[in-house]
Amino acid sequence: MRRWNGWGDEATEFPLRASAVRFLRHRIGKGRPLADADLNQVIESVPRSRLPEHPLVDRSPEARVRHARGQSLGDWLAMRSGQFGVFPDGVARPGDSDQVRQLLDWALAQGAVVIPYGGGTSVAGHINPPVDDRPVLTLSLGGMDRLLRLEPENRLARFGAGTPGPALEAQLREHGFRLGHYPQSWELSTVGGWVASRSSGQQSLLYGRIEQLFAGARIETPSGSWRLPTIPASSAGPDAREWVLGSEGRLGVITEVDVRISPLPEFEQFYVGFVPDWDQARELARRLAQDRPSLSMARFSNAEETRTQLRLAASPLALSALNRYLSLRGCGNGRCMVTFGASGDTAFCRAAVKRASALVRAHGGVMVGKSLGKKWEHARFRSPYLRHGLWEHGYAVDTLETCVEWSRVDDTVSAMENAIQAHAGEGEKALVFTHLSHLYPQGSSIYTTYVFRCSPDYEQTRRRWWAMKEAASDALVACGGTISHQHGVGRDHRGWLSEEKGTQGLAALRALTAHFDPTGQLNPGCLVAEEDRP
Ligand SMILES: Cc1cc2nc3c(=O)[nH]c(=O)nc-3n(C[C@H](O)[C@H](O)[C@H](O)COP(=O)(O)OP(=O)(O)OC[C@H]3O[C@@H](n4cnc5c(N)ncnc54)[C@H](O)[C@@H]3O)c2cc1C
Repeated sequence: MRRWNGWGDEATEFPLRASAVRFLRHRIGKGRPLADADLNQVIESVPRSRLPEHPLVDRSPEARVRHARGQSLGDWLAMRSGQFGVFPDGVARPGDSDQVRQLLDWALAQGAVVIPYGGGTSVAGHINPPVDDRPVLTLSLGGMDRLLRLEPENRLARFGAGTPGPALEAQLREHGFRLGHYPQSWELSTVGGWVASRSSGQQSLLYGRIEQLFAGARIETPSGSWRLPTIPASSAGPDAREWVLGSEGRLGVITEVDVRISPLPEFEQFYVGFVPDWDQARELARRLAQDRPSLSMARFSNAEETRTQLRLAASPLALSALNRYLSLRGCGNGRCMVTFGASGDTAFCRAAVKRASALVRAHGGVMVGKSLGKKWEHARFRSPYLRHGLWEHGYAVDTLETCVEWSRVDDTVSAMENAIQAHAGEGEKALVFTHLSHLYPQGSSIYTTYVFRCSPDYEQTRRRWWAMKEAASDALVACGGTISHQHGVGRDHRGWLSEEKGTQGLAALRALTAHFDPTGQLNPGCLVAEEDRP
Protein backbone atom coordinates (compact mmCIF):
# COMPACT_ATOMS: atom_id res chain seq x y z
CA MET A 1 0.00 0.00 0.00
CA ARG A 2 1.21 3.51 -0.81
CA ARG A 3 2.38 5.60 2.16
CA TRP A 4 0.01 8.39 3.11
CA ASN A 5 2.78 10.60 4.54
CA GLY A 6 5.91 9.92 2.53
CA TRP A 7 7.40 8.19 -0.48
CA GLY A 8 6.38 4.92 -2.08
CA ASP A 9 5.27 1.57 -0.80
CA GLU A 10 4.90 1.00 2.94
CA ALA A 11 6.74 -2.32 2.65
CA THR A 12 9.92 -0.74 1.27
CA GLU A 13 12.46 0.74 3.67
CA PHE A 14 15.93 2.22 3.17
CA PRO A 15 17.42 2.36 6.67
CA LEU A 16 20.63 4.30 7.30
CA ARG A 17 23.80 2.37 8.11
CA ALA A 18 25.32 3.12 11.53
CA SER A 19 28.40 4.50 9.72
CA ALA A 20 26.16 6.88 7.74
CA VAL A 21 24.52 8.17 10.94
CA ARG A 22 27.98 8.78 12.43
CA PHE A 23 29.00 10.64 9.29
CA LEU A 24 25.94 12.92 9.44
CA ARG A 25 26.38 13.56 13.15
CA HIS A 26 29.98 14.54 12.53
CA ARG A 27 29.11 16.84 9.60
CA ILE A 28 25.89 18.57 10.67
CA GLY A 29 25.21 17.57 14.27
CA LYS A 30 23.04 15.01 16.00
CA GLY A 31 19.65 14.67 14.33
CA ARG A 32 16.45 15.82 16.01
CA PRO A 33 13.61 13.41 15.25
CA LEU A 34 10.16 15.06 15.20
CA ALA A 35 7.02 13.20 16.23
CA ASP A 36 4.80 11.99 13.35
CA ALA A 37 1.06 12.64 13.26
CA ASP A 38 -1.29 9.68 13.28
CA LEU A 39 -3.41 8.97 10.17
CA ASN A 40 -6.60 8.54 12.20
CA GLN A 41 -6.15 11.89 13.88
CA VAL A 42 -5.60 13.60 10.55
CA ILE A 43 -8.70 11.90 9.13
CA GLU A 44 -10.72 13.26 12.04
CA SER A 45 -9.55 16.80 11.24
CA VAL A 46 -10.92 16.70 7.65
CA PRO A 47 -13.90 19.08 7.31
CA ARG A 48 -17.21 18.14 5.62
CA SER A 49 -17.02 17.96 1.85
CA ARG A 50 -18.52 20.93 -0.01
CA LEU A 51 -19.23 18.78 -3.09
CA PRO A 52 -22.53 17.00 -3.67
CA GLU A 53 -22.58 13.23 -4.25
CA HIS A 54 -21.46 11.82 -7.60
CA PRO A 55 -21.01 8.11 -8.40
CA LEU A 56 -17.41 8.64 -9.53
CA VAL A 57 -16.39 10.92 -6.67
CA ASP A 58 -14.98 9.60 -3.39
CA ARG A 59 -15.68 12.10 -0.60
CA SER A 60 -14.26 9.93 2.18
CA PRO A 61 -11.85 11.76 4.49
CA GLU A 62 -9.12 9.17 3.93
CA ALA A 63 -9.14 9.56 0.14
CA ARG A 64 -9.03 13.33 0.62
CA VAL A 65 -6.02 13.08 2.98
CA ARG A 66 -4.20 10.79 0.56
CA HIS A 67 -4.57 13.26 -2.33
CA ALA A 68 -3.96 16.53 -0.46
CA ARG A 69 -0.21 16.85 -0.85
CA GLY A 70 2.66 16.06 -3.18
CA GLN A 71 6.27 15.24 -2.33
CA SER A 72 8.08 18.56 -1.78
CA LEU A 73 9.78 19.00 1.58
CA GLY A 74 7.03 21.48 2.49
CA ASP A 75 4.48 18.75 1.70
CA TRP A 76 6.48 16.22 3.70
CA LEU A 77 6.52 18.50 6.78
CA ALA A 78 2.76 19.13 6.42
CA MET A 79 2.04 15.39 6.19
CA ARG A 80 4.37 14.40 9.01
CA SER A 81 3.03 17.10 11.35
CA GLY A 82 -0.59 16.48 10.34
CA GLN A 83 -0.95 20.22 9.60
CA PHE A 84 -2.38 19.90 6.08
CA GLY A 85 -4.33 23.15 6.09
CA VAL A 86 -6.51 22.36 3.06
CA PHE A 87 -7.96 19.11 1.71
CA PRO A 88 -9.72 18.51 -1.60
CA ASP A 89 -13.49 18.08 -1.20
CA GLY A 90 -13.53 14.90 -3.23
CA VAL A 91 -11.37 12.60 -5.36
CA ALA A 92 -12.69 11.42 -8.73
CA ARG A 93 -11.28 8.31 -10.41
CA PRO A 94 -12.45 8.20 -14.04
CA GLY A 95 -11.81 5.08 -16.13
CA ASP A 96 -11.71 6.70 -19.59
CA SER A 97 -11.77 9.99 -21.50
CA ASP A 98 -15.57 10.11 -21.65
CA GLN A 99 -15.80 9.88 -17.88
CA VAL A 100 -13.23 12.66 -17.57
CA ARG A 101 -15.41 14.84 -19.84
CA GLN A 102 -18.47 14.04 -17.78
CA LEU A 103 -16.70 14.80 -14.49
CA LEU A 104 -15.18 18.01 -15.81
CA ASP A 105 -18.57 19.29 -16.99
CA TRP A 106 -20.12 18.33 -13.67
CA ALA A 107 -17.37 20.08 -11.65
CA LEU A 108 -17.55 23.20 -13.82
CA ALA A 109 -21.32 23.34 -13.29
CA GLN A 110 -20.77 23.07 -9.52
CA GLY A 111 -18.39 26.03 -9.71
CA ALA A 112 -15.64 23.73 -8.36
CA VAL A 113 -11.90 23.97 -8.79
CA VAL A 114 -10.44 20.91 -10.60
CA ILE A 115 -6.92 19.63 -9.97
CA PRO A 116 -5.66 17.02 -12.46
CA TYR A 117 -3.64 14.46 -10.46
CA GLY A 118 -1.23 11.95 -12.00
CA GLY A 119 1.05 10.22 -9.49
CA GLY A 120 1.08 13.10 -7.02
CA THR A 121 4.91 13.17 -7.11
CA SER A 122 5.18 16.90 -7.68
CA VAL A 123 7.96 18.56 -5.69
CA ALA A 124 6.78 22.12 -6.37
CA GLY A 125 3.26 22.30 -4.88
CA HIS A 126 1.49 21.52 -8.18
CA ILE A 127 -1.38 19.43 -6.83
CA ASN A 128 -2.02 21.04 -3.44
CA PRO A 129 -5.59 22.33 -3.16
CA PRO A 130 -5.64 26.12 -2.82
CA VAL A 131 -7.43 28.00 -0.06
CA ASP A 132 -10.58 28.87 -2.03
CA ASP A 133 -14.24 29.62 -1.42
CA ARG A 134 -15.03 27.12 -4.16
CA PRO A 135 -15.05 23.35 -3.53
CA VAL A 136 -12.04 21.46 -4.87
CA LEU A 137 -12.23 18.24 -6.92
CA THR A 138 -9.01 16.30 -7.36
CA LEU A 139 -9.24 14.33 -10.59
CA SER A 140 -6.97 11.31 -10.29
CA LEU A 141 -6.03 9.65 -13.58
CA GLY A 142 -4.73 6.48 -11.87
CA GLY A 143 -7.51 4.30 -13.35
CA MET A 144 -6.41 5.16 -16.89
CA ASP A 145 -3.25 3.08 -16.98
CA ARG A 146 -3.41 0.99 -20.13
CA LEU A 147 -1.75 0.76 -23.52
CA LEU A 148 -4.54 1.83 -25.88
CA ARG A 149 -2.84 1.56 -29.26
CA LEU A 150 0.49 0.41 -30.67
CA GLU A 151 1.86 1.33 -34.10
CA PRO A 152 5.14 -0.62 -34.38
CA GLU A 153 5.79 0.62 -37.92
CA ASN A 154 5.55 4.24 -36.80
CA ARG A 155 7.21 3.59 -33.42
CA LEU A 156 4.22 5.11 -31.65
CA ALA A 157 2.21 4.01 -28.62
CA ARG A 158 -0.88 5.53 -27.00
CA PHE A 159 -1.40 5.27 -23.25
CA GLY A 160 -4.03 6.30 -20.74
CA ALA A 161 -2.57 9.44 -19.15
CA GLY A 162 -2.49 7.92 -15.66
CA THR A 163 -0.10 5.10 -16.62
CA PRO A 164 2.86 5.06 -14.19
CA GLY A 165 6.42 4.22 -15.30
CA PRO A 166 6.58 0.50 -14.40
CA ALA A 167 3.16 -0.30 -15.95
CA LEU A 168 4.04 1.66 -19.07
CA GLU A 169 7.36 -0.10 -19.63
CA ALA A 170 5.90 -3.53 -18.79
CA GLN A 171 3.16 -3.14 -21.43
CA LEU A 172 5.66 -1.99 -24.05
CA ARG A 173 8.15 -4.73 -23.17
CA GLU A 174 5.58 -7.38 -24.11
CA HIS A 175 5.84 -6.06 -27.67
CA GLY A 176 9.63 -5.61 -27.69
CA PHE A 177 9.64 -1.82 -27.10
CA ARG A 178 10.49 0.74 -24.44
CA LEU A 179 9.88 4.43 -23.91
CA GLY A 180 13.14 5.02 -22.02
CA HIS A 181 11.83 7.83 -19.81
CA TYR A 182 13.11 7.23 -16.28
CA PRO A 183 12.70 10.12 -13.85
CA GLN A 184 13.80 9.10 -10.36
CA SER A 185 10.10 9.20 -9.43
CA TRP A 186 9.39 6.57 -12.15
CA GLU A 187 7.75 4.13 -9.71
CA LEU A 188 4.80 6.50 -9.13
CA SER A 189 4.81 9.34 -11.65
CA THR A 190 2.62 9.04 -14.77
CA VAL A 191 2.97 9.70 -18.48
CA GLY A 192 0.35 12.50 -18.29
CA GLY A 193 2.22 14.07 -15.35
CA TRP A 194 5.53 13.87 -17.26
CA VAL A 195 4.01 15.82 -20.15
CA ALA A 196 2.17 18.30 -17.93
CA SER A 197 5.31 19.09 -15.93
CA ARG A 198 7.98 18.79 -18.70
CA SER A 199 9.85 16.00 -17.05
CA SER A 200 13.32 14.70 -17.81
CA GLY A 201 14.46 11.10 -17.28
CA GLN A 202 17.83 9.69 -16.23
CA GLN A 203 18.57 8.41 -19.75
CA SER A 204 17.71 11.68 -21.47
CA LEU A 205 21.11 11.65 -23.21
CA LEU A 206 19.82 8.91 -25.53
CA TYR A 207 16.02 9.05 -25.38
CA GLY A 208 15.61 12.81 -24.90
CA ARG A 209 13.42 14.74 -22.50
CA ILE A 210 9.66 14.16 -22.51
CA GLU A 211 9.42 16.91 -25.16
CA GLN A 212 11.19 14.64 -27.65
CA LEU A 213 9.05 11.63 -26.70
CA PHE A 214 5.68 13.35 -26.70
CA ALA A 215 3.91 12.88 -30.06
CA GLY A 216 0.25 13.76 -29.44
CA ALA A 217 -2.61 13.72 -26.96
CA ARG A 218 -6.30 13.91 -26.22
CA ILE A 219 -7.17 16.69 -23.81
CA GLU A 220 -10.48 17.56 -22.19
CA THR A 221 -10.51 21.32 -21.62
CA PRO A 222 -13.27 23.51 -20.15
CA SER A 223 -13.65 24.98 -23.67
CA GLY A 224 -14.08 21.55 -25.30
CA SER A 225 -12.26 18.37 -26.34
CA TRP A 226 -8.97 18.69 -28.18
CA ARG A 227 -6.95 16.09 -30.10
CA LEU A 228 -3.31 16.86 -30.90
CA PRO A 229 -2.33 14.77 -33.96
CA THR A 230 0.90 12.77 -34.01
CA ILE A 231 2.41 14.43 -37.08
CA PRO A 232 6.18 13.69 -36.99
CA ALA A 233 7.20 17.28 -37.81
CA SER A 234 5.49 20.37 -39.15
CA SER A 235 6.22 23.92 -40.20
CA ALA A 236 2.54 24.90 -39.96
CA GLY A 237 3.01 27.61 -37.35
CA PRO A 238 3.89 27.13 -33.67
CA ASP A 239 3.66 23.52 -32.49
CA ALA A 240 0.60 23.21 -30.22
CA ARG A 241 2.30 20.30 -28.43
CA GLU A 242 4.58 22.91 -26.89
CA TRP A 243 1.56 24.63 -25.33
CA VAL A 244 0.59 21.42 -23.58
CA LEU A 245 4.10 20.48 -22.42
CA GLY A 246 4.51 22.11 -19.01
CA SER A 247 0.88 23.30 -18.87
CA GLU A 248 0.64 21.89 -15.31
CA GLY A 249 -3.08 21.13 -15.46
CA ARG A 250 -3.98 24.72 -16.36
CA LEU A 251 -5.35 24.12 -19.88
CA GLY A 252 -7.23 20.87 -19.46
CA VAL A 253 -7.01 17.25 -18.43
CA ILE A 254 -4.73 15.17 -20.65
CA THR A 255 -6.52 11.83 -20.95
CA GLU A 256 -4.46 10.00 -23.60
CA VAL A 257 -0.80 10.44 -24.50
CA ASP A 258 0.92 9.30 -27.72
CA VAL A 259 4.62 8.64 -27.25
CA ARG A 260 7.57 7.83 -29.51
CA ILE A 261 8.99 4.44 -28.61
CA SER A 262 12.22 2.53 -29.29
CA PRO A 263 13.04 -1.17 -29.60
CA LEU A 264 14.27 -2.82 -26.39
CA PRO A 265 18.02 -2.36 -26.28
CA GLU A 266 20.18 -5.33 -27.11
CA PHE A 267 22.78 -4.06 -24.63
CA GLU A 268 22.47 -1.91 -21.52
CA GLN A 269 25.12 -1.37 -18.87
CA PHE A 270 26.24 1.29 -16.43
CA TYR A 271 29.78 2.09 -15.37
CA VAL A 272 31.52 4.11 -12.68
CA GLY A 273 34.83 5.92 -12.78
CA PHE A 274 36.52 8.65 -10.76
CA VAL A 275 38.45 11.76 -11.77
CA PRO A 276 40.81 13.68 -9.46
CA ASP A 277 38.77 16.88 -8.99
CA TRP A 278 35.76 18.97 -10.02
CA ASP A 279 37.58 20.86 -12.79
CA GLN A 280 38.28 17.55 -14.50
CA ALA A 281 34.73 16.33 -13.88
CA ARG A 282 33.10 19.42 -15.36
CA GLU A 283 35.42 19.47 -18.37
CA LEU A 284 34.81 15.77 -18.98
CA ALA A 285 31.06 16.38 -18.81
CA ARG A 286 31.30 19.19 -21.34
CA ARG A 287 33.49 17.12 -23.64
CA LEU A 288 31.07 14.18 -23.52
CA ALA A 289 28.09 16.44 -24.19
CA GLN A 290 29.78 18.16 -27.11
CA ASP A 291 31.48 15.09 -28.67
CA ARG A 292 28.22 13.09 -28.39
CA PRO A 293 29.69 9.59 -27.94
CA SER A 294 26.20 7.98 -27.88
CA LEU A 295 25.86 7.27 -24.17
CA SER A 296 22.38 6.92 -22.63
CA MET A 297 23.18 8.64 -19.35
CA ALA A 298 26.04 10.40 -17.60
CA ARG A 299 26.29 11.86 -14.13
CA PHE A 300 29.12 13.84 -12.58
CA SER A 301 29.10 14.17 -8.79
CA ASN A 302 31.14 16.85 -7.08
CA ALA A 303 33.55 15.85 -4.31
CA GLU A 304 31.00 16.34 -1.53
CA GLU A 305 28.36 14.27 -3.33
CA THR A 306 30.94 11.57 -4.08
CA ARG A 307 31.93 11.38 -0.41
CA THR A 308 28.36 11.42 0.85
CA GLN A 309 27.01 8.86 -1.61
CA LEU A 310 29.78 6.42 -0.89
CA ARG A 311 29.36 6.92 2.88
CA LEU A 312 25.64 6.25 2.65
CA ALA A 313 25.93 3.26 0.32
CA ALA A 314 29.14 1.39 1.09
CA SER A 315 30.37 -0.50 4.15
CA PRO A 316 33.31 1.22 5.95
CA LEU A 317 35.61 -1.66 4.98
CA ALA A 318 34.75 -1.58 1.27
CA LEU A 319 34.94 2.20 1.26
CA SER A 320 38.40 2.38 2.78
CA ALA A 321 39.69 -0.23 0.27
CA LEU A 322 38.21 1.80 -2.61
CA ASN A 323 39.62 5.07 -1.27
CA ARG A 324 43.09 3.55 -0.90
CA TYR A 325 42.99 2.23 -4.45
CA LEU A 326 41.76 5.55 -5.87
CA SER A 327 44.39 7.56 -3.99
CA LEU A 328 47.11 5.29 -5.37
CA ARG A 329 45.74 5.93 -8.86
CA GLY A 330 45.86 9.72 -8.43
CA CYS A 331 42.27 10.39 -7.28
CA GLY A 332 42.70 11.75 -3.74
CA ASN A 333 40.31 13.61 -1.43
CA GLY A 334 38.89 15.84 -4.17
CA ARG A 335 37.86 12.80 -6.26
CA CYS A 336 34.62 13.08 -8.20
CA MET A 337 32.48 10.13 -9.24
CA VAL A 338 31.47 9.72 -12.88
CA THR A 339 28.60 7.36 -13.73
CA PHE A 340 27.65 6.63 -17.30
CA GLY A 341 25.63 4.11 -19.25
CA ALA A 342 25.13 2.88 -22.79
CA SER A 343 21.99 1.33 -24.26
CA GLY A 344 21.22 -0.05 -27.72
CA ASP A 345 23.09 -2.02 -30.34
CA THR A 346 25.93 -4.04 -28.74
CA ALA A 347 28.75 -3.06 -31.08
CA PHE A 348 27.71 0.58 -31.01
CA CYS A 349 27.51 0.58 -27.19
CA ARG A 350 30.85 -1.13 -26.73
CA ALA A 351 32.47 1.54 -28.90
CA ALA A 352 30.74 4.31 -26.91
CA VAL A 353 31.85 2.81 -23.58
CA LYS A 354 35.41 2.44 -24.86
CA ARG A 355 35.47 6.05 -25.96
CA ALA A 356 33.94 7.35 -22.70
CA SER A 357 36.34 5.27 -20.58
CA ALA A 358 39.27 6.63 -22.58
CA LEU A 359 38.02 10.17 -21.93
CA VAL A 360 37.82 9.46 -18.17
CA ARG A 361 41.45 8.31 -18.28
CA ALA A 362 42.43 11.30 -20.40
CA HIS A 363 41.08 13.51 -17.59
CA GLY A 364 43.40 11.84 -15.05
CA GLY A 365 40.72 9.40 -13.95
CA VAL A 366 40.26 5.71 -13.42
CA MET A 367 37.44 3.27 -14.21
CA VAL A 368 36.50 0.85 -11.43
CA GLY A 369 34.81 -2.10 -13.09
CA LYS A 370 31.12 -2.90 -13.38
CA SER A 371 30.05 -3.56 -9.77
CA LEU A 372 29.48 0.11 -8.79
CA GLY A 373 27.58 0.63 -12.07
CA LYS A 374 25.36 -2.35 -11.20
CA LYS A 375 24.81 -0.87 -7.73
CA TRP A 376 23.70 2.41 -9.28
CA GLU A 377 21.30 0.56 -11.58
CA HIS A 378 19.87 -1.42 -8.67
CA ALA A 379 19.39 1.66 -6.45
CA ARG A 380 18.27 4.16 -9.13
CA PHE A 381 14.60 4.15 -8.05
CA ARG A 382 15.24 3.21 -4.42
CA SER A 383 17.05 6.41 -3.41
CA PRO A 384 13.79 8.34 -2.75
CA TYR A 385 13.21 5.89 0.14
CA LEU A 386 16.35 7.25 1.78
CA ARG A 387 14.26 10.25 2.86
CA HIS A 388 12.60 7.93 5.40
CA GLY A 389 15.89 6.68 6.79
CA LEU A 390 17.11 10.26 7.20
CA TRP A 391 13.83 11.43 8.75
CA GLU A 392 13.85 8.69 11.36
CA HIS A 393 17.21 9.98 12.54
CA GLY A 394 16.02 13.59 12.67
CA TYR A 395 17.28 14.88 9.30
CA ALA A 396 15.37 16.52 6.44
CA VAL A 397 16.47 16.48 2.80
CA ASP A 398 15.52 18.57 -0.22
CA THR A 399 16.82 19.20 -3.73
CA LEU A 400 17.06 22.17 -6.11
CA GLU A 401 17.81 22.08 -9.79
CA THR A 402 18.46 24.39 -12.70
CA CYS A 403 20.13 24.49 -16.11
CA VAL A 404 22.78 26.94 -17.35
CA GLU A 405 25.35 27.29 -20.09
CA TRP A 406 28.72 25.60 -19.55
CA SER A 407 30.43 28.94 -18.94
CA ARG A 408 28.13 29.54 -15.95
CA VAL A 409 28.16 26.10 -14.35
CA ASP A 410 30.83 26.73 -11.69
CA ASP A 411 29.51 30.13 -10.57
CA THR A 412 25.98 28.76 -10.35
CA VAL A 413 26.98 25.71 -8.33
CA SER A 414 28.91 27.91 -5.88
CA ALA A 415 26.10 30.46 -5.64
CA MET A 416 23.48 27.79 -4.92
CA GLU A 417 25.59 25.88 -2.41
CA ASN A 418 26.74 29.04 -0.60
CA ALA A 419 23.20 30.44 -0.40
CA ILE A 420 21.94 27.22 1.19
CA GLN A 421 24.80 27.10 3.66
CA ALA A 422 24.36 30.79 4.58
CA HIS A 423 20.68 30.24 5.38
CA ALA A 424 20.94 26.94 7.23
CA GLY A 425 20.03 28.74 10.45
CA GLU A 426 21.80 30.16 13.48
CA GLY A 427 24.47 27.70 14.64
CA GLU A 428 23.34 25.12 12.06
CA LYS A 429 25.08 23.58 9.07
CA ALA A 430 23.73 21.88 5.98
CA LEU A 431 25.37 19.08 4.06
CA VAL A 432 25.21 20.39 0.49
CA PHE A 433 26.29 18.55 -2.64
CA THR A 434 25.76 18.69 -6.39
CA HIS A 435 25.83 16.71 -9.61
CA LEU A 436 25.41 17.37 -13.33
CA SER A 437 23.19 14.78 -14.98
CA HIS A 438 21.36 16.15 -18.03
CA LEU A 439 23.93 17.31 -20.55
CA TYR A 440 23.52 19.41 -23.66
CA PRO A 441 26.17 20.73 -26.06
CA GLN A 442 25.30 24.25 -24.81
CA GLY A 443 25.10 23.57 -21.07
CA SER A 444 24.06 21.32 -18.26
CA SER A 445 21.46 20.81 -15.59
CA ILE A 446 22.68 21.32 -12.02
CA TYR A 447 21.12 19.25 -9.26
CA THR A 448 21.89 20.21 -5.66
CA THR A 449 20.85 18.23 -2.59
CA TYR A 450 20.89 19.57 0.97
CA VAL A 451 20.49 17.64 4.19
CA PHE A 452 19.97 19.44 7.49
CA ARG A 453 18.93 18.43 10.95
CA CYS A 454 15.41 19.33 11.99
CA SER A 455 14.73 22.20 14.40
CA PRO A 456 13.03 21.40 17.71
CA ASP A 457 9.60 21.91 16.10
CA TYR A 458 7.90 21.68 12.71
CA GLU A 459 7.34 25.40 12.17
CA GLN A 460 10.99 26.31 12.71
CA THR A 461 12.06 23.43 10.45
CA ARG A 462 9.69 24.67 7.73
CA ARG A 463 10.95 28.24 8.04
CA ARG A 464 14.60 27.18 7.78
CA TRP A 465 13.80 25.01 4.76
CA TRP A 466 12.08 27.86 2.95
CA ALA A 467 14.89 30.33 3.80
CA MET A 468 17.44 27.96 2.21
CA LYS A 469 15.26 27.22 -0.82
CA GLU A 470 14.38 30.86 -1.39
CA ALA A 471 17.98 32.09 -1.12
CA ALA A 472 19.26 29.36 -3.47
CA SER A 473 16.45 30.03 -5.97
CA ASP A 474 17.29 33.77 -5.97
CA ALA A 475 20.94 32.85 -6.48
CA LEU A 476 20.42 30.46 -9.38
CA VAL A 477 18.12 32.85 -11.21
CA ALA A 478 20.64 35.68 -10.67
CA CYS A 479 23.23 33.42 -12.38
CA GLY A 480 21.01 33.19 -15.47
CA GLY A 481 19.57 29.75 -14.68
CA THR A 482 16.03 28.52 -15.08
CA ILE A 483 13.95 28.11 -11.93
CA SER A 484 13.48 24.49 -12.98
CA HIS A 485 15.14 22.17 -15.46
CA GLN A 486 12.82 19.22 -14.67
CA HIS A 487 10.57 19.73 -11.63
CA GLY A 488 8.33 22.42 -13.11
CA VAL A 489 6.84 25.55 -11.58
CA GLY A 490 3.79 24.57 -9.52
CA ARG A 491 3.00 27.00 -6.76
CA ASP A 492 6.43 26.99 -5.10
CA HIS A 493 8.48 28.28 -8.06
CA ARG A 494 5.98 30.72 -9.53
CA GLY A 495 7.68 33.75 -7.99
CA TRP A 496 10.80 33.17 -10.11
CA LEU A 497 9.11 32.59 -13.47
CA SER A 498 9.05 36.17 -14.75
CA GLU A 499 12.86 36.37 -15.09
CA GLU A 500 12.74 33.60 -17.67
CA LYS A 501 9.48 34.35 -19.50
CA GLY A 502 9.54 38.16 -19.44
CA THR A 503 6.45 40.37 -19.23
CA GLN A 504 5.31 39.48 -22.75
CA GLY A 505 5.78 35.77 -22.25
CA LEU A 506 3.88 35.73 -18.96
CA ALA A 507 1.01 37.74 -20.42
CA ALA A 508 0.77 35.26 -23.33
CA LEU A 509 0.75 32.33 -20.90
CA ARG A 510 -2.07 33.91 -18.89
CA ALA A 511 -4.03 34.56 -22.08
CA LEU A 512 -3.58 30.90 -23.07
CA THR A 513 -4.95 29.64 -19.74
CA ALA A 514 -7.83 32.13 -20.01
CA HIS A 515 -8.68 30.83 -23.49
CA PHE A 516 -8.97 27.17 -22.44
CA ASP A 517 -10.30 27.86 -18.96
CA PRO A 518 -12.25 31.14 -19.08
CA THR A 519 -13.74 30.74 -15.61
CA GLY A 520 -10.39 29.98 -13.95
CA GLN A 521 -11.38 26.62 -12.48
CA LEU A 522 -8.46 24.45 -13.55
CA ASN A 523 -5.67 24.23 -10.97
CA PRO A 524 -5.75 27.98 -10.16
CA GLY A 525 -2.53 29.40 -8.73
CA CYS A 526 -0.34 26.75 -10.35
CA LEU A 527 2.21 28.00 -12.91
CA VAL A 528 0.75 31.55 -13.12
CA ALA A 529 -1.17 33.52 -10.51
CA GLU A 530 -4.88 34.26 -10.89
CA GLU A 531 -4.61 37.89 -9.86
CA ASP A 532 -2.19 38.42 -12.76
CA ARG A 533 -4.84 37.47 -15.34
CA PRO A 534 -5.47 40.05 -18.07
C1 LIG B 1 11.72 11.42 -5.32
C2 LIG B 1 11.38 12.21 -6.54
C3 LIG B 1 12.21 12.17 -7.64
C4 LIG B 1 11.90 12.90 -8.78
N1 LIG B 1 12.72 12.80 -9.86
C5 LIG B 1 12.41 13.45 -11.00
C6 LIG B 1 13.23 13.32 -12.16
O1 LIG B 1 14.23 12.59 -12.17
N2 LIG B 1 12.87 14.01 -13.27
C7 LIG B 1 11.76 14.79 -13.30
O2 LIG B 1 11.46 15.35 -14.33
N3 LIG B 1 10.98 14.94 -12.22
C8 LIG B 1 11.27 14.29 -11.07
N4 LIG B 1 10.47 14.44 -9.97
C9 LIG B 1 9.31 15.34 -10.02
C10 LIG B 1 8.00 14.68 -10.49
O3 LIG B 1 8.07 13.28 -10.34
C11 LIG B 1 7.72 15.03 -11.93
O4 LIG B 1 7.36 16.40 -12.01
C12 LIG B 1 6.62 14.18 -12.61
O5 LIG B 1 6.61 14.49 -13.97
C13 LIG B 1 5.24 14.40 -12.02
O6 LIG B 1 4.39 13.38 -12.51
P1 LIG B 1 3.06 12.95 -11.74
O7 LIG B 1 2.35 11.98 -12.59
O8 LIG B 1 3.37 12.53 -10.37
O9 LIG B 1 2.25 14.32 -11.73
P2 LIG B 1 1.56 15.06 -10.52
O10 LIG B 1 2.56 15.34 -9.46
O11 LIG B 1 0.33 14.35 -10.13
O12 LIG B 1 1.16 16.43 -11.22
C14 LIG B 1 2.13 17.34 -11.66
C15 LIG B 1 1.44 18.46 -12.46
O13 LIG B 1 0.94 17.92 -13.67
C16 LIG B 1 -0.48 18.07 -13.75
N5 LIG B 1 -1.01 16.83 -14.32
C17 LIG B 1 -0.72 15.55 -13.95
N6 LIG B 1 -1.38 14.69 -14.74
C18 LIG B 1 -2.10 15.44 -15.61
C19 LIG B 1 -2.99 15.13 -16.67
N7 LIG B 1 -3.28 13.88 -17.02
N8 LIG B 1 -3.56 16.16 -17.34
C20 LIG B 1 -3.29 17.45 -17.03
N9 LIG B 1 -2.44 17.79 -16.05
C21 LIG B 1 -1.85 16.79 -15.35
C22 LIG B 1 -0.96 18.32 -12.34
O14 LIG B 1 -2.15 19.08 -12.32
C23 LIG B 1 0.21 19.08 -11.77
O15 LIG B 1 0.15 20.43 -12.10
C24 LIG B 1 10.75 13.72 -8.81
C25 LIG B 1 9.91 13.75 -7.69
C26 LIG B 1 10.21 13.01 -6.57
C27 LIG B 1 9.30 13.05 -5.39
